[in-house]
Amino acid sequence: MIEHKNIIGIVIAGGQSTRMGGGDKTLMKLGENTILHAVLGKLQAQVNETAINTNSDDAGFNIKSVVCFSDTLAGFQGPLAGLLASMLWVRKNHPSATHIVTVAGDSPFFPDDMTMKLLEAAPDGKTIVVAESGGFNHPVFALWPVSLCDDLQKWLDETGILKVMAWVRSHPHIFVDFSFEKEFDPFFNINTPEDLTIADRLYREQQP
Ligand SMILES: Nc1nc2c(ncn2[C@@H]2O[C@H](COP(=O)(O)OP(=O)(O)OP(=O)(O)O)[C@@H](O)[C@H]2O)c(=O)[nH]1
Repeated sequence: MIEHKNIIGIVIAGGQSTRMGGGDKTLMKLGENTILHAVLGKLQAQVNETAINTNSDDAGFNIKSVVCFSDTLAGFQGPLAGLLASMLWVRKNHPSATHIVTVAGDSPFFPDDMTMKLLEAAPDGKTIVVAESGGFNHPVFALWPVSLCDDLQKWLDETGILKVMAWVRSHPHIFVDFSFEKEFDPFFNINTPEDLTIADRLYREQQP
């Protein structure tokens, strides 16, 4: 059985934000703070330990008591490279942790009970548990056994295939459906300035 205390939460935020026009979209303003603060706040409510995977040294990532680490592979190879960096970082810095839960740095509305539901659905400690909603899977939102770290490194070294689901499908995995309780998909991610306008309105509507 997976113990909740052995799960480390990681915000995957190492992308290039090209559709946003470059920079770090997770540091853009959402409500009174940044998208990153909203994402991190949600994740911190779900796990005991969190860290941020970013390839930037922008001061906006300096959040008290939260460590940042970058990809081990150069050249912005995508979220699977972020997952590898996360597994390596967790294995080194939290040797007793068995699992990682990842969330995307551009998705501030993921479900409050996400980690708990992924954990409850896990049939054992070796299966990857991926969130889905509305018929789409969201492989950046998943529960990962840290024991797959060497396998992922080998996969990337040998195949160079960067598609997260391609690697997931070569291992035992299940999906957990998060049906829409609100009128919008909780895994809505902010890619463009138009998305940010929509997200800011939704975020403000949610505030008490
Ligand atoms: N660590 C890491 N994360 C990445 C990388 N590329 C994308 N991501 C993250 O993966 C998630 C989904 O990324 P996308 O929105 O598809 O990519 P993006 O680079 O952020 O944005 P675009 O350049 O507009 O596609 C986001 O949380 C990104 O920060 C990468 O090379 N390394």
